[in-house]
Amino acid sequence: MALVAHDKMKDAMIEWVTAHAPALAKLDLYGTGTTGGRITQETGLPVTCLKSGPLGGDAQIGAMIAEKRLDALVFFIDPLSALPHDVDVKSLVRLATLYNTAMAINEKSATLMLKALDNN
Ligand SMILES: O=C(CO)COP(=O)(O)O
Repeated sequence: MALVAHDKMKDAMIEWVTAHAPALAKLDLYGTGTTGGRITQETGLPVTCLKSGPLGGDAQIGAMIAEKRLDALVFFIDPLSALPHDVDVKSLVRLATLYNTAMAINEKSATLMLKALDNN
């Protein structure tokens, strides 16, 4: 599973990861640079950190989706800010749609998705 959060959503991501650490610990976790780094530092869960989102980390996750190396993506999108790298979000939504990859964009959908993965 890959984990990505916009800056204003990073605290919410840490909270969500902390609340679901036992289930997440069973998965191979990937994250964009800053998100993944914070998760590892603040929760102790091992995350393979890619480049920071704006520097290509989102594109690396897109490539994983295209190569079918990713089962699920949690992307906490900031709904209240104009996003300078909006195009990266659109690209991931497009690729997740194209390759039928599970993608959650808020806590509730991420929790439902994680429960489904945990039961498999
Ligand atoms: O910008 C992001 C997603 O578009 C997230 O990247 P970071 O985790 O490196 O901040």
